[in-house]
Amino acid sequence: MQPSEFSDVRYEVRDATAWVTIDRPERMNSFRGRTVDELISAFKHAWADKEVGAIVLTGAGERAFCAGGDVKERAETGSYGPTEWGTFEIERLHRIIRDVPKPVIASVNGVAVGGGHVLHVLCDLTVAAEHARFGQSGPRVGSFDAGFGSAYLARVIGEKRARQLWFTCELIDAATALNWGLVNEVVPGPDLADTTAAWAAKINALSPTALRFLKHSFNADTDHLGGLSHVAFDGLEVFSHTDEAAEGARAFAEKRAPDYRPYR
Ligand SMILES: CC(C)(COP(=O)(O)OP(=O)(O)OC[C@H]1O[C@@H](n2cnc3c(N)ncnc32)[C@H](O)[C@@H]1OP(=O)(O)O)[C@@H](O)C(=O)NCCC(=O)NCCSC(=O)c1cc(O)c2ccccc2c1O
Repeated sequence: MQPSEFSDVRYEVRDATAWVTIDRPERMNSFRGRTVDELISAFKHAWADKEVGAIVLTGAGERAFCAGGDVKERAETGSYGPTEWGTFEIERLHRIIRDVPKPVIASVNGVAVGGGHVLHVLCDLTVAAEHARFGQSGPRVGSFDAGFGSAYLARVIGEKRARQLWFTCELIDAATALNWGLVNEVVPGPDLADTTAAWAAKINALSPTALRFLKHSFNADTDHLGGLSHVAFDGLEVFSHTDEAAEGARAFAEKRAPDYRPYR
């Protein structure tokens, strides 16, 4: 798929940096199947382009980086909608963010929650706006990421804090995220794009071969979590067809608290 065909994602190359922007602000930049397909294609373009050194992942507008899966679509249709190959390729997106041999910077311009939080965790670096908020929401809306989304998160911020995010579904602010080592820098919202570009410029001045080896070396220690991720998404596929999962998505769409009592 060519970037000119994208509807949910913008792809631009400026100053040797590929900017990949999730462009669904009316849905808090949540992703549906098509969004995931386009993100994968954008990362492939950035991977193949010899002019590109660093890659930035961000969201359109100032409210959201990414609110995870499109829960309204899931409540309405029972899935995340049509895709190029008929399969929801979120695991492939996780892999390509890790595997692309160029540093990926999450530029978190608002809330990063659910599967959107997992995307920034998987990026090599995160620069955040002061108003950004971070957290997991799956257990509230009938979902979970028991692969990289839990185990790798625990590597980044520690077991207690990772369990806190998943077991309370409460969001933390940017200052706390910095304190926890979940992000690399926090800046005022209006400075976010320029600060992110400055991080990318530093990367673009360095040896791409050295960076490629280093990224893959960092990854090697946690790559076995890819196996855990397969099992976790197999389980999620089964779980997503249950009444318990449907209750979570329905409750979100109906703006009420979910009633999980029948499933204890
Ligand atoms: C994101 C929020 C914390 C923002 O709260 P805030 O109070 O600032 O704003 P609103 O709640 O009023 O939201 C504004 C507007 O946006 C709509 N919206 C928000 N999030 C979503 C969403 N994810 N999908 C669709 N629409 C969304 C919201 O309804 C409002 O619309 P109005 O029409 O009413 O104006 C807060 O909104 C929030 O907590 N959102 C839900 C976050 C969430 O639960 N995300 C999904 C988690 S599950 C997931 O991400 C997931 C990931 C995967 O990788 C999977 C893989 C395989 C299967 C399943 C997966 C999966 O489920």
